Amino acid sequence: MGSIGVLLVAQVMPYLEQELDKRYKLFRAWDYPNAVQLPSQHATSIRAVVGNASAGADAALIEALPKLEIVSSFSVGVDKVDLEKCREKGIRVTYTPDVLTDDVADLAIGLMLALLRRICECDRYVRSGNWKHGDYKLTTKFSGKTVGIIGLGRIGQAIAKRAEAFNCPICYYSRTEKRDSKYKYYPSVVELASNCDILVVACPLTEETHHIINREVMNALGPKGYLINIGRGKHVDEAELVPALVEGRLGGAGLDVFENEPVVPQELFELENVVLLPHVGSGTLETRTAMADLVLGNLEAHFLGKPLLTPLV
Ligand SMILES: O=CC(=O)O
Repeated sequence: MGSIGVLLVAQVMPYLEQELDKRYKLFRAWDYPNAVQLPSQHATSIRAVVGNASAGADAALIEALPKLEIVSSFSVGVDKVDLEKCREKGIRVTYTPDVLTDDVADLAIGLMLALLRRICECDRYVRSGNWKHGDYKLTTKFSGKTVGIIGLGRIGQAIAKRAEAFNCPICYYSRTEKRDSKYKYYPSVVELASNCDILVVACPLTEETHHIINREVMNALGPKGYLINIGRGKHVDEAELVPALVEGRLGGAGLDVFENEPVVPQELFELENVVLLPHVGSGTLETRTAMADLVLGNLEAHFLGKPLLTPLV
């Protein structure tokens, strides 16, 4: 397989990069001024693209690689891959579902606890020596709060299961009601936001879910409501989120993702009612290794003509 060209379009963990380098003729997009204009002898040798949550294969890249057969994403979200174009051209697409579900759901609960119990702020309080001047102020109880989940897929369900262990009533919004779910369904995000304390975004990013958290939803969640985003930054209208938090129209936010990563709105740094993480939902060694093995396994299966392990297209 050493002669098969693979284009890596995003920085990934060293294990994956090294394995790709061992097995294939690896091209790193950052070695070229523009991956869409690779020298033609390279472009025609590339049969696979490996990307992640931040870079994938858009229409221009797909068009620039005439021999492209497969896009294997080191992520569960594939909003950076032009799936339509891939379908049209018969290009296979794989992703990394399931192996990261626990980590992302764990982190969502971690954000809820950190936000309501002000864990990060408490840590800063101790480190700054302020404790010597008095106890930290009282915070907000998490157990028993109503958790509203947007998207009851694998990750949404794993969050629900964990929150249930904290005696949290669960409700959800998704495009269609899940007949086999015991959780309360709301047919709109505004209704869900009006009826929960903590609203969690756990759906894929699509045209329909872009800015699904808008001003109306934030106002419905209200000054005692909390937003958790472990999905994609573009689920939230950040230009509306910042004033909602600053003005206290929204109680707080726990964010693992941002609209323009790694740029985070400066105004958020001043606020105590936010917890800000650098997109680390699946960021454990165990999970990222399992994700890397899926990327490698999918590529191997494809080039050996075997069934893909986790096909999307
Ligand atoms: O954001 C991470 C992923 O989509 O896997």
